[in-house]
Amino acid sequence: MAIVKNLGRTLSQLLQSPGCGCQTSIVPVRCIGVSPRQVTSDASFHSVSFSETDHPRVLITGGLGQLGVGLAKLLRKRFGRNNVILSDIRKPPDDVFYNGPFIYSDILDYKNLREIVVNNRITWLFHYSALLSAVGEANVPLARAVNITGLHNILDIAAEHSLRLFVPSTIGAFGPTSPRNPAPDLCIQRPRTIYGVSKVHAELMGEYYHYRYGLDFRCLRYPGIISADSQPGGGTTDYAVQIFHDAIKNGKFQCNLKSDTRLPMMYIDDCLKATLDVMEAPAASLSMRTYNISAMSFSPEELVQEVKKHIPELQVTYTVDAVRQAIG
Ligand SMILES: NC(=O)c1ccc[n+]([C@@H]2O[C@H](COP(=O)([O-])OP(=O)(O)OC[C@H]3O[C@@H](n4cnc5c(N)ncnc54)[C@H](O)[C@@H]3O)[C@@H](O)[C@H]2O)c1
Ligand SMILES: C[C@@H](O)[C@H](N)C(=O)O
Repeated sequence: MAIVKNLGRTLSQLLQSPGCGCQTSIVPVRCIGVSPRQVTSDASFHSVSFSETDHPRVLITGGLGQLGVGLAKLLRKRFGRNNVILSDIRKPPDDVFYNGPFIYSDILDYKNLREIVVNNRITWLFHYSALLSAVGEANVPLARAVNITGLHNILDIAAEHSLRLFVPSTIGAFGPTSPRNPAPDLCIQRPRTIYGVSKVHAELMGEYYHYRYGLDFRCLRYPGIISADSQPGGGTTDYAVQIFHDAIKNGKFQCNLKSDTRLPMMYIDDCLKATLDVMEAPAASLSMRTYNISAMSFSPEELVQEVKKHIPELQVTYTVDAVRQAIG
């Protein structure tokens, strides 16, 4: 069974690591300190020479979160260490800093972003910076700034410099009125969190820039991602990672969702492979710009039963967090 295989892989990694630790003629261009304006896309100061046979030059924003370091590792294997730049606003740990290029980049600083893209001849951008669902509800103005204003900066930079742009969306972009089991790629999306709303906005803006300006925008709706060696950044699905750490360290786990809350999940390696696959897919093979991806769904209670097969003495209590439960 997929769930058992994936959980087994996760657990064995944890046990091995005791630290657990459509072509258009115009693109939007911004002048610094001036309102956005339009110029022709063949303006020579923005031309990028990138052929499909070259290795892309990659920038990952928000790269120090749960997913970015793993993505950099995968991309560096494929395209070479120095062709993949991780960026974030946080200080990188030693193992990240000494394993490939890292650069400070605040996605709210448009000029700095442009400098990085130009100076490093970036051709592909993976936009991972975001405030996740629970953190976003705790600070709506910041979530709005990072997830919406930051995205606008990314879209403009990508369109100006003819980048291939990947922006992850999420199961959080669905809402209580969306159809389930399975949710189709195209359906009603009325989420009730700032995170979900910002991700629907990202999907729509990316698709609009694609049709309006020819931006090569690609997007996958990720489920909750399970990883062994990186910590989640404050979402509803975090419990499905935390349980492994707590089970191994303390033999106890306090779950912040109700025991029967079923949510879609995916193992990180599968998520990152899907991300690379969609970025490498020939443009002609994409019938849409935003797709769902899925692997498995389970509830906390089902996960507890699986973990108990490996750690039978695990003690679990349920203390429901109303904010997370409302999102789930
Ligand atoms: N992890 C999941 O389960 C999951 C599921 C669905 C979608 N996603 C999406 O995948 C992407 C990566 O997720 P993650 O789990 O690694 O997130 P995370 O919360 O772990 O990391 C996000 C990173 O963004 C950075 N950031 C915050 N503000 C910034 C700013 N102003 N400028 C630059 N960076 C900034 C943070 O420092 C952090 O390192 C996000 O867009 C998220 O919405 C993740
Ligand atoms: C589902 C996903 O977007 C993230 N892990 C969250 O719960 O916020």
